Amino acid sequence: MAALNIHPSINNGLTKGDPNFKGGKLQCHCKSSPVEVTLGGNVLHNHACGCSKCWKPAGSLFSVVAVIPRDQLKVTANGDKLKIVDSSAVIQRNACKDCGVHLFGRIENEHPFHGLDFVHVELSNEKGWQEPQFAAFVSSIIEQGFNPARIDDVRSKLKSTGLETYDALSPPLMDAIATWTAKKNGKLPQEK
Ligand SMILES: N[C@@H](CCC(=O)N[C@@H](CS)C(=O)NCC(=O)O)C(=O)O
Ligand SMILES: [Zn+2]
Ligand SMILES: [Zn+2]
Repeated sequence: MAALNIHPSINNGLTKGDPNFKGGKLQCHCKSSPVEVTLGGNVLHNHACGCSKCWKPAGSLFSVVAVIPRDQLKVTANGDKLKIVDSSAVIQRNACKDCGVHLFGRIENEHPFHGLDFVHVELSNEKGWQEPQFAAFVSSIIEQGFNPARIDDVRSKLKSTGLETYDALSPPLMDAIATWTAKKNGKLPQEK
């Protein structure tokens, strides 16, 4: 049976991040004039995502995606090559129109994650980025044609790498979204 390609930064075990890491540059896959994004700090909530919308390297079942405050992200070269993949999505994913790599995703509407940009640290040559913390939207890979009979192999491989598996985001992030929604709807006090 073919080995599972979860993601290059997960397949052979995780590389722990550096708590003092100060950020670095991401580049798309173009050989000439790559789009460059500079991040002014380390990322947060790095995770594997199996959903159909997050950018995955060729052949991988999962994306690895993290967030960073939007004021810490600057497009520093060849930003004219960026285009929004799907302007109707909550996350406006900005991709290189030549190589297809997603450089950053931004939320412009009212949303619990407004102010955070979504990025893929594998696009950086620097070392020290936070390692993946969990695996989200695992069942979504079936929607993209993955054999459901092998999904337990995927979950086992993720768990043996140290990544808990979920079919939405992790419980703390889902709780944060629910808390934001309750405050917005007046079901919880605004200030708490
Ligand atoms: N099963 C769906 C899940 C899509 C989904 O909900 N993705 C999550 C995780 S990235 C999300 O927050 N999407 C918002 C967006 O893509 O704008 C799929 O695979 O397309
Ligand atoms: Zn490119
Ligand atoms: Zn996703």
